[in-house]
Amino acid sequence: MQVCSTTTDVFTTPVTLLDGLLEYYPAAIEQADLWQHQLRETVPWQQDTITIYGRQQRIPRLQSWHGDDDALYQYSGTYLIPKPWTTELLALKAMLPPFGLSRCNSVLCNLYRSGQDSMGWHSDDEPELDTQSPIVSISLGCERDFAVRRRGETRMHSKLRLQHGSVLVMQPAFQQYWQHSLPKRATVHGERINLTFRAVCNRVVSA
Ligand SMILES: O=C(O)CCC(=O)C(=O)O
Ligand SMILES: [Fe+2]
Repeated sequence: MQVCSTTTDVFTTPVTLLDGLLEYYPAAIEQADLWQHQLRETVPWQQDTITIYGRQQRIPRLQSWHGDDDALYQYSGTYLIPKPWTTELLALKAMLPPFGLSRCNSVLCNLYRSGQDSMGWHSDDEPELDTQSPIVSISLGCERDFAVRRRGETRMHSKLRLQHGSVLVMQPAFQQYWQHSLPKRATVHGERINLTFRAVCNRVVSA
């Protein structure tokens, strides 16, 4: 596992991007190495299957969905039933109100095993997401590019290097106008963990 340097600055001034739709705090999480190690050990990582154009495919990363019992979420054709909060995920969730997320009831954990793991273009605009709350994304481990493009366009607009211990706040309107992805990177050999904390409306969605 790559060891990255940690910082003691909890809040640095955020970098504001795309007219405030993204806020980036490069060094927001103290003891990032420790969090990365603990999450690697305690989250029940698994390689899930999604349905794309009617075909089942294994996703190119490991993931785990955690949250309150009623935080059901449909993600790329799969109903994710939340697993219970772990001690570490609850502790990280408690850090989120200063970033504007006070009603968080779920988190999607992703483990990119190397630069060969990735996430394709998408917006997190599922109807069950609370449109008043941002999504707060914590990155731990190897730096990866977060690519952004306008909805309806195929060309990448810009990219942001997400650092170890950083927090990226995605305002709701970001999902409305932009898509994002985590492209493969041949030069990255180490692991990265990403946690996206979300507010899901508490209702059961029928299949
Ligand atoms: O890994 C990342 O930084 C992005 C993850 C993401 O977009 C998602 O979980 O919806
Ligand atoms: Fe996303």
